[in-house]
Amino acid sequence: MEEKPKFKTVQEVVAANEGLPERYLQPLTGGHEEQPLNGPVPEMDIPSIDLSLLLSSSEEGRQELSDESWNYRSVSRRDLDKIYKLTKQFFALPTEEKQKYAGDIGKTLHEYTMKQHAVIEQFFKGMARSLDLEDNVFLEMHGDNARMDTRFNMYPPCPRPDMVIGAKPHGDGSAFTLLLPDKDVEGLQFLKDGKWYKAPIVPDTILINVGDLMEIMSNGIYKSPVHRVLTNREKERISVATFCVPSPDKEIQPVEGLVSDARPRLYKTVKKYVELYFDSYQQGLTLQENSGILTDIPTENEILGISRGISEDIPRKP
Ligand SMILES: O=C(O)CCC(=O)C(=O)O
Ligand SMILES: [Fe+2]
Repeated sequence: MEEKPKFKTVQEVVAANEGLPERYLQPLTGGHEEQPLNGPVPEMDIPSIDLSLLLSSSEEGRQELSDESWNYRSVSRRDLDKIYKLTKQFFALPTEEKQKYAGDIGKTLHEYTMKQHAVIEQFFKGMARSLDLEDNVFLEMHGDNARMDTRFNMYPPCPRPDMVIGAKPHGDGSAFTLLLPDKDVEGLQFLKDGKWYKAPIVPDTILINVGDLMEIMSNGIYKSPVHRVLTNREKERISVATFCVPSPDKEIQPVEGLVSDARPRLYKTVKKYVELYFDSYQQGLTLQENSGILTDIPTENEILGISRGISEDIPRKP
């Protein structure tokens, strides 16, 4: 069998000290030339949610809160610190050691994931309630075998933050993403109305990002924002992203209560969206080119909307 070419990890590239590989240099496209990668950007106003309030808004949530074991099940500052420390330790290891270390990581990660799970469930319900829908509509569509995939990101210091991007613009292929951005180093930016804004560092918080699948289920009412990550000349940056992914057998589509004559259905039914998503991401294709998830023949704006991760209002069909 033919062996796939093995690329060095970014960390290995840095360690080899062979200079910046040509393929990392980014041509700036997409009309954002007026906001260069390392230029100043305004700060994004991200609403913060007190999860205990969200929980106490439902009968079940109130019961959970009054339950003494809740403290052990909700994500605490200590849990977050543990994850940060683990991530730093992990990336400090040589490649072969990283593989051996996976067992330790597995246990801590499992605990963290289980705690996040409770948060996410309430979040799904809260979002349904906010749209006057029955609490479980999104959860049911998402399915019982939903997965939570965690990715550890590490962006080493980069000599050309003006030319090299940490993560290219994308919307997440999840229903939600729970993100633990670096505690000290900025870099995450969101696209809003065609302009980039930086996400501020807020200590002891998890950033909850709406993904493409929530956008589809809510028929475009909740948007999956496009975001990117910059590199930093002096400092390394880490982040931990947990993606909530539906059961692979589940069909995801706009929920019934959100489709009407006034708001026609905007998205096709998708299944195993994450696979489609990664295929397009790797090939540098837009999701629209790869899967055509909008209904009918999309207008130019709709294509733009979907390829950018759907952050702008999608115009309705006449
Ligand atoms: O590093 C970050 O802050 C964001 C990472 C991200 O967008 C992702 O992993 O999908
Ligand atoms: Fe992302």
